[in-house]
Amino acid sequence: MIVGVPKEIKNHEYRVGMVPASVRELTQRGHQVIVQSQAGIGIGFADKDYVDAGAEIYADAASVFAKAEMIVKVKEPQAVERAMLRQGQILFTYLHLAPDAPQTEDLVASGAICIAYETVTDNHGGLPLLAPMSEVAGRMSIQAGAQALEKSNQGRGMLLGGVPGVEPAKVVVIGGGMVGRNSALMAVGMGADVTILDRNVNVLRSLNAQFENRAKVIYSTAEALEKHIIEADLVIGGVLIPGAAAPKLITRDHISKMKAGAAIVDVAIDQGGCAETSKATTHQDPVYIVDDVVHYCVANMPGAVPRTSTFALNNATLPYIISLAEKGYKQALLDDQHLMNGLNVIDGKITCIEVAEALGYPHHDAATAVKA
Ligand SMILES: NC(=O)C1=CN([C@@H]2O[C@H](COP(=O)(O)OP(=O)(O)OC[C@H]3O[C@@H](n4cnc5c(N)ncnc54)[C@H](O)[C@@H]3O)[C@@H](O)[C@H]2O)C=CC1
Ligand SMILES: CC(=O)C(=O)O
Ligand SMILES: [Mg+2]
Repeated sequence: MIVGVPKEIKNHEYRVGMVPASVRELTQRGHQVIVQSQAGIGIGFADKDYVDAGAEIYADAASVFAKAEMIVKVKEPQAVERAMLRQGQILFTYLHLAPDAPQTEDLVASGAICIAYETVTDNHGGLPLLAPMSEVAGRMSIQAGAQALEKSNQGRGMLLGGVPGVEPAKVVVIGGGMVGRNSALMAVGMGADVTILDRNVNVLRSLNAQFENRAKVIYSTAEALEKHIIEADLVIGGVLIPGAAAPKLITRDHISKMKAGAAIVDVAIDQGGCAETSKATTHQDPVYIVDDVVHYCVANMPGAVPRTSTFALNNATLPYIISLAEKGYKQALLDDQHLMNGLNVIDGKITCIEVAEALGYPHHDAATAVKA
């Protein structure tokens, strides 16, 4: 198969779909890998490193898209990239379609086979291609939140851990999955007063076993959410209903009742955000204020630590990239129901039910659509 790796073009996005070591795994198996010039420069890989791994370097994205049978990326394709997709071409990347009608429309129109990292599943009820970036974003959320609380960013002017004789900040983590657990780990480590809310009792048990008395673990009801959000200095939004738009658990009313200078880091922004007041921001201009509450809503947080993130992402994606290249998409998907769950759009049909429901498209059975 001819596998193409374009350079990412989202704001301050320095990750890359494949590191040279992953390229070598494909070229050793007889596949052709074409990489856009400078695609890996943000994480310290020169074109020569890719050439040494057996790749060919193409000057621009247009030639990579024109030649490749499968495009491997990190972030959802931007409008100019969507325009380069074609019927029958495989796109393997994060998509986050439910809150993104224009992207969905373009992918449907393209006729491409669009497999989303974030809806690929595993045997343990997890999301193995989302998990590594959620670990990164969860850990980063506390760094971002600590900065948002600084006075120069219009925050309350609080240190997360306080100092002897002065109370620490109250950090409220909504959603105790990959993001939430990693976020709580950092917040506890910095000495903050941490509360985690989730509505899955098994998740609550496991969080309690991990954090013991270093974090409060609370069942997430509307009442509990309101109480803890209003009392918080920093709220981390880490909820997810896989494939679906994020539930708006932080309402406009909660925001108006929060303390002036409190902060929200809405990690779930890539699925539309879990605060009614959230709108996506960029690393260049990450925060804005609503009702005196600082909002950080960067949809590609791991892009800021691209070296850590690219390696972590590639460790997870490589087996699937190899499977798609070796078997072709039909066999790879039909052989592996977990990869099939990643299929969101094929030949103009939406096969992810949450996306179809969120955006009012008919839903098609994935296996039937693949066999067609
Ligand atoms: N902004 C960014 O750069 C990044 C964003 N993300 C996003 O972060 C979000 C969370 O991802 P993960 O932690 O991997 O998901 P996860 O599936 O591991 O955890 C989500 C948790 O939310 C809980 N939840 C669902 N509804 C809830 C409710 N009403 N109240 C409280 N908890 C609730 C679930 O029980 C689950 O434990 C996703 O939208 C993901 O795409 C992930 C990585 C980077
Ligand atoms: C998951 C995601 O949105 C990211 O890593 O950018
Ligand atoms: Mg207020």
